[in-house]
Amino acid sequence: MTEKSCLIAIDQGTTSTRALAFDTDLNELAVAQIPLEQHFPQNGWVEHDAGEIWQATLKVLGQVIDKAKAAGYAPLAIGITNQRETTVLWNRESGEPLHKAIVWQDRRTAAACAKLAEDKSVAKMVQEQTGLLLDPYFSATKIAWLLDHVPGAREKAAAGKLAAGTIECYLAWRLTGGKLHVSDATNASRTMLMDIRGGEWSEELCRLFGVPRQLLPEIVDNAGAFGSVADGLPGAGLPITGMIGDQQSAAVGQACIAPGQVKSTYGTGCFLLQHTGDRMVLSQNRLLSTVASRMKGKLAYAVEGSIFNAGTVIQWFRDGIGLIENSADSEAAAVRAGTTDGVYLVPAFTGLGAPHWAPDARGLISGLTRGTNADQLVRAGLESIAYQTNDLLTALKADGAGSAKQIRIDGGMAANGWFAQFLADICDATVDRPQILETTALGAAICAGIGAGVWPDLEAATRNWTLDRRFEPAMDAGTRKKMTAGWDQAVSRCLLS
Ligand SMILES: Nc1ncnc2c1ncn2[C@@H]1O[C@H](COP(=O)(O)OP(=O)(O)O)[C@@H](O)[C@H]1O
Ligand SMILES: O=P(O)(O)OC[C@H](O)CO
Repeated sequence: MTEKSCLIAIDQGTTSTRALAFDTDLNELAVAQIPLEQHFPQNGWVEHDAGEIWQATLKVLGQVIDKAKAAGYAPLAIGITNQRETTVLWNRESGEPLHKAIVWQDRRTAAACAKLAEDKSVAKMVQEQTGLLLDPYFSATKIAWLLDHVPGAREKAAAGKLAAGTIECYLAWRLTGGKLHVSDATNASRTMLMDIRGGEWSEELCRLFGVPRQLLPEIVDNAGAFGSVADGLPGAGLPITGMIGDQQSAAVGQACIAPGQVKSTYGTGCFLLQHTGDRMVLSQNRLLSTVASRMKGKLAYAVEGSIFNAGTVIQWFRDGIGLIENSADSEAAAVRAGTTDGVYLVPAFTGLGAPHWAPDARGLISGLTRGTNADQLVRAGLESIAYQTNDLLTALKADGAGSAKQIRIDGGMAANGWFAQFLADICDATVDRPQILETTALGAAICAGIGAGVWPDLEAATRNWTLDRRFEPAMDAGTRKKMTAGWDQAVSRCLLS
């Protein structure tokens, strides 16, 4: 029997490290997953152990390759997708991190960002060059924090002994035995150090944030022959031919590759991207401009709304305060509640992202009465994620992108049918859920396949996107208006707190 080929995707997310195998028709063949420990050393700080991420990557990669081979498939190439912005500083000799990775959700550099933003011309220059807003979310101030707080780091960096990068960059480095120091353009566009139009590191931004240029990787495409897995590691010799940030990867997996198309991914956070083609649109309404893809050196762009807390709300109900036993129980709870009876939950656990950008805001529940029950709180939590999505769509509309009448959703929360329907109702938009919900890993497999010559381009690779279920808006305009007005009031209170 001739072996069939498969593509391996490594999906290093905020809460877990996974590897998946797909055949060349993009059917999922195998999966392996290891949860990732979250460290919260101080209020608003979030860290990951990059050494733990590396070890978990090796394990899931080995497991998924074994499973694919057992099913009669030979791995052809690897694609890496990752939680973006999360920053690692490591030793070029040993590959060992000097400190825990600072996670995208971490707010420790809020004061540094606020200080820089005091000079309006600096804030404007940063937005115009990077498409981003001065916020601790992005990597630049995280790298500077590491250099300033790890003893001796600045001296070692000046001596060329250190390297910095986001997670895909760190994994590519380690997988190739230190041969490859590259970051793809989608990840690089989230560092706040890249000139988004030219697609190269900006000397001016490196100076502003105090990040030495020699720490940074080379910026590359999302698909190409980047390097191969070093001897002695699982998959030794396999080429790494895809690298892409997880939200852009989900957009690829959702076949959102043409101007106007919108996808929204509901994992730990929620990230809504509208493709803008080869046009870089600078938002006037506090959304972000970002690189959607870079193929054969050609940049494509998107406008993005980033919500920091989506699935975390459900996790909090489950693990924090025990209102539900499993995430999926939130659906039945919302249905049982019938209504929140005026209760709103604003999940600003780590501040509010787009369009508010309030790193110091913290969560709030309003409208409680003696009769409020647990199911109503759960429903208010699910509703909050739909309201936040609607706020992003409102900002997109104000930016002149037109009103998005169709959204493709994915991520863990997309499995929740009640949530998907409420989302359609509140956003007054058709919500489409694809058959394959593993869109993030799928995007990385597609990039790897393009890099390995399976498909010539994104259009050819994404032709088979298929709908699973469509949710049409069914709420009357009056109810929608009343409910969103209540949400707006709760957010204003949260921003005051
Ligand atoms: N049926 C469900 N209803 C609501 N939330 C869910 C459901 N299933 C999973 N989730 C939430 O989705 C999130 C996991 O999504 P996933 O896409 O795997 O996250 P990430 O990639 O950010 O680690 C978790 O926060 C989980 O609580
Ligand atoms: O790990 P996820 O899927 O929540 O994604 C994290 C984002 O990339 C952060 O920008």
